[in-house]
Amino acid sequence: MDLKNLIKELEVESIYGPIDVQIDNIHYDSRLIKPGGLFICIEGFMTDGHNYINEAIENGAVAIAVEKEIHEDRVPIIRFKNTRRAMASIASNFYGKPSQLLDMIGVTGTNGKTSVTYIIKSILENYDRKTAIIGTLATLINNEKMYSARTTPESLDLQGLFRKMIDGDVDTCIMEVSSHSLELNRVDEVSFKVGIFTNLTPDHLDFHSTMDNYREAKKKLFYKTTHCNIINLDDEAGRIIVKDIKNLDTPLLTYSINNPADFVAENIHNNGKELSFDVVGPENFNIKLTLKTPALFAVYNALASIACCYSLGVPADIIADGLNAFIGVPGRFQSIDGLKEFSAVVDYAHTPDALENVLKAAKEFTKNKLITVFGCGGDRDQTKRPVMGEIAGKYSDFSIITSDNPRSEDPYVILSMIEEGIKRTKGNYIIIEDRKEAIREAVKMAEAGDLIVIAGKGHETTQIVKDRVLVFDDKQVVLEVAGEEGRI
Ligand SMILES: CC(=O)N[C@H]1[C@@H](OP(=O)(O)OP(=O)(O)OC[C@H]2O[C@@H](n3ccc(=O)[nH]c3=O)[C@H](O)[C@@H]2O)O[C@H](CO)[C@@H](O)[C@@H]1O[C@H](C)C(=O)N[C@@H](C)C(=O)N[C@H](CCC(=O)O)C(=O)O
Ligand SMILES: Nc1ncnc2c1ncn2[C@@H]1O[C@H](COP(=O)(O)OP(=O)(O)OP(=O)(O)O)[C@@H](O)[C@H]1O
Ligand SMILES: N[C@H](CCC[C@H](N)C(=O)O)C(=O)O
Ligand SMILES: [Mg+2]
Repeated sequence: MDLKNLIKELEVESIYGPIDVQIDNIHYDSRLIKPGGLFICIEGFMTDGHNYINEAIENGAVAIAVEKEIHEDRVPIIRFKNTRRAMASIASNFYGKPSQLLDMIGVTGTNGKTSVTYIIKSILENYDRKTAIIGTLATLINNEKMYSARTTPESLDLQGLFRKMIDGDVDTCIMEVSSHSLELNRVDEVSFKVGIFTNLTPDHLDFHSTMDNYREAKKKLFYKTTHCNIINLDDEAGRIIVKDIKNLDTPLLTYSINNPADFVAENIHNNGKELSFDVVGPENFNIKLTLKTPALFAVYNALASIACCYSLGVPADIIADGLNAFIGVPGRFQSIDGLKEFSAVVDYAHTPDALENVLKAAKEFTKNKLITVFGCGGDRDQTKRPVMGEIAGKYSDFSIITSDNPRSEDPYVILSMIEEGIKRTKGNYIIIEDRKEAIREAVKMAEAGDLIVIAGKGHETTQIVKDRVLVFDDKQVVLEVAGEEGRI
């Protein structure tokens, strides 16, 4: 595509050089540029894309997009106020505005995004929709699974994925919209049909600084929607968002267990293994559900998904069938089969709220002692560490604090921050930095009727230590050590 056409609707600060050049590839990483490429310079948190212009030109860049004053006469330079913002528009133009051709469903909130996207997918697929998913686990387009380092990819990658969906005849894209993505312009130029809010609890405060900023970032999704916004009324931030968006033209559907709302769950029964309840909604909507999990938050994820599918015109019986058949998401309250006498659950709880909910549900489910194995990620919000320690100490009979992706940090510093919190409780604990040995210790100490909860990594298959990415899968490791210890 011609550079002139790519940028024709964009606000430009300045242009140096002729812009009637053909652009064959676009990248924000100089290392990926190929001949005929447009290199977009992004000022990052670790380094600055403007430092790699030489390398991009050596690799074949024929034009550079910048947001700083750059003097360069080898190739045309286009300066924008904000290159992340510009990248979203350029990418959308380059791929033919693909999101306009899809029914886009965006899910935001601290916890539950992945779960809700998979529930919606399972319902819509019984309704002749051809769906794709973008989120933490992977991007799924038809039978192809693509892994991404982030829950919500950069705008350039995202628009490329939408194009792939259109080419694969997908009609509906269900995606997780992280607060980072809303703040860093990754979903600019994406027109969402439906926006869903799950909940807001402390996380990512290293990035957003305050809970108010974090909420405001999430709120941006609901100004990008055309068909329906769906909000959890049992969540304080949800109630604030509802007030703030009340004058928008986009219709609103609310859901709740404890407050009057459009969709309400009633008669909830938890037998420690399954949850059964009724969902009552507009136009005599009334379905009975049984979910194969004891975790109460699953009711909220079901309600959000129901409201979404209802807004898309899916009949109540199809919604109920989809939910009753839903087998869960890998690494979300996933029971490990085949263990002798004791049980184990692997869960992705990596925030204080998620850990508390999971341990509460686990307590319902445990016949004897609850043993928790968990840690906190390095290079991530440090404030959650002592809080998660305190929660583990409060609910568990025994906790084993261990590493969860220490990344560039000293693992023992992270562990001691968690320990600060657990020390405030009466909870018994030990620290075993090596995650495999921590799981082994839990398996060794487990007696008949005990439940081990291994939290924080869920579906993940790696452990990131400094710049090494080691193979590590909680689900496999627990079975492996149980085998070695004669507990299978
Ligand atoms: C805080 C954050 O989101 N950072 C993202 C941001 O990094 P950054 O701006 O700091 O980039 P940088 O590394 O400083 O580099 C600046 C620029 O120079 C370029 N570069 C760099 C080196 C080189 O040789 N040549 C070159 O061109 C880079 O490609 C980049 O465009 O932009 C990078 C690429 O554009 C992202 O990879 C990076 O995500 C990092 C890996 C990350 O961990 N992000 C997490 C926190 C995140 O986004 N999480 C959310 C929420 C998760 C959830 O709760 O679900 C998510 O959506 O995943
Ligand atoms: N509605 C919910 N409310 C509170 N906690 C939840 C909810 N749904 C799931 N959880 C907990 O949060 C964990 C993560 O769930 P899920 O992966 O669905 O969330 P997410 O929002 O996609 O997370 P991420 O931000 O990492 O992408 C689960 O393993 C579970 O412990
Ligand atoms: N999307 C979350 C995942 C955290 C998972 C946990 N295992 C960790 O590494 O901290 C994040 O990037 O903060
Ligand atoms: Mg997710």
